[in-house]
Parts: sequence; C-alpha cells; structure tokens
Amino acid sequence: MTDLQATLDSIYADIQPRIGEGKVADYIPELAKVDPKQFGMAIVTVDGKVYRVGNADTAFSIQSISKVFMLTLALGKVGEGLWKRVGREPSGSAFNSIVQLEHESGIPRNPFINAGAIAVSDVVMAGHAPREAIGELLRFVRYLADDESITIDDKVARSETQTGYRNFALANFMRAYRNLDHPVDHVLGVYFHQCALSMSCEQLARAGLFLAARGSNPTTGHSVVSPKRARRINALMLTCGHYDGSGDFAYHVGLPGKSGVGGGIFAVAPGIASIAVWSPGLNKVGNSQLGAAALEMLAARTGWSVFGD
Ligand SMILES: NC(=O)CC[C@H](N)C(=O)O
Repeated sequence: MTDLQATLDSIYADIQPRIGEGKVADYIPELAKVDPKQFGMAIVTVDGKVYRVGNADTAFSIQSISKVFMLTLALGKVGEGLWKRVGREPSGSAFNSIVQLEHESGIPRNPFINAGAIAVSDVVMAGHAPREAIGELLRFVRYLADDESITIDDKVARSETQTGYRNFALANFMRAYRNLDHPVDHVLGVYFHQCALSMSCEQLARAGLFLAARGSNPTTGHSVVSPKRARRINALMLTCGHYDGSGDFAYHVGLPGKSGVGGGIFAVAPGIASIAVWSPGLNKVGNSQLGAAALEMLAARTGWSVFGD
C-alpha cells in the first residue's frame, strides 16, 4: 500500500491555498456561525491504522451523515420491510425537495434525502418515546466508534427546530399520506437531534469502519450488520449519498459516500478503509466543496475508486 500519511499530507498541501472556498450553510443559523477556514481529514484502515491531517480532531455537526447510522438502526429493527416506507432510487433533486413527494404519494425516493430520513426516524421511534430514540442513536454511534465522548449539540438541534420550515412541510405531507406513524413534532424532534450529532473526522471514520469491513468493526471486534447489509448500505450511499450531486461524486471520486450540510463527507473504500473529511464551505448542491475535492485527490492517488484504478 502507498504511504497513506504522505498521501494525506500531499492532499492537505494542495488543498491549503483553497481553504475557505464554498459557502457555509446559513439556513440553519447555528451552522452559519462556523468558521469556513477549516479542513480536516481522517482515514481508518481495516487493519486499524489511523491517519489524520488538519482539523481531524475538531467536532463538527455531521448533519445528513447521521442518516447512514439511522438507516442502519431502522434496517436492524424492521429489515426489508423498511422499503415499503421509502424507496431506493436516486432522487435527482435537492435534499429538501417537496415536489417529488407529492408525485410519489408520500413515499420518499430514498433514505438519504430529508423526507426519506424523516420516515426512517419514524420507523426507529416505534415503541419509544422520542427521547429514547435519540438515546438509542447516540448509544449506537458511541458503540460504533468505541467512544463515549460523542455528543449531540443541543444548540444546533434547537436552531434547526426553530427554522426548519421545509422539514415541517415534508413531514406534514408524509403524515397526510399516512407514511408517518408519530406526531410530526415528535418525529422532527428526533430527526433534528440526529442531524446535530457532533463528531470529529476521526470519530466518524471509526464509527463507519464497519461499512468498509463487511459489517464488522475490526478494531473493536463488534459485529454490526451482515456483509450483505453493509454492501447494500454502501450501494445506497453510492447512488443517493450526495443528493443531486451523486452522479458527479461517483464520476469524480468513485466511492460510496454521504455528505452533510455541516461540511462533512463520510466515504468508504470497501475492504480497505473508511474516510471522513470536513470543510464547512459547500458547493451549489450542498456538499462540501473542498471535502469532495480532497476525496477526488485521495481516490486518484490511491486507486481506491470502486470502478477500478
Ligand atoms: N443535507 C443535510 O445535511 C440536511 C440536514 C439538515 N438537518 C436539514 O434537514 O436540512
């Protein structure tokens, strides 16, 4: 294998002059306060080695990356029955688009657009008070990363609760189509708190390592999901993980990945490593501009693209 630390250092050197590019998400007031001039990246290989660069230890709001962990929980609870509530096709529209939902009678296209993730949260809530569902997710992520210090940023959750009009619209729409079993404000309470999970690149790469390693975390020995389920979650990330930028991400990077409007991207090189990158400035479709650029460099310099080197 190439010298990964040297590869990361070379990527950092190439990114450095561009730090600050893109625009921070400002529709969530608390995220608008984040300094855009930050960049961090971490890689955890399936043999447990960790490589870091830049602000890899700074906690940030993982936002939509949390949708991967919630999907894993929901599949664990209801298995393939989940697909009655949400589809598996790329949306080709914005992460918070409403128009598609009406065409498709309240069944969201996939679990990674907002509407789909809200339906997934509703599934995880079955039999729980909202607070318990949030607690379950937090415990799950701490278990995955083997790190009890991971927290939820209540300020971010509150900020989004106060301003998340579009998400309220999506959730009300789905409730009208009977695709939500719980009251809208309860489901969104869970959804906003999951999005407000605060993690560093290293914590995120550790938490997602099971997806690079056939469903088990080789550093903790924890078996999380079956190899088949890990493969399928990766397939969904590849096709739907970047909203209407998913095709472009596959073209340039070629790795299953999930982005969030906090500026994080989590990516998987199956059988090799999990990767997390963070830089708050976003491109037009709401994905980290430098995060995607850094992953493109990584894939080119390592030959890790799932489509071949
Ligand atoms: N793309 C994202 O990260 C969106 C998540 C954000 N919490 C929202 O619901 O709008």
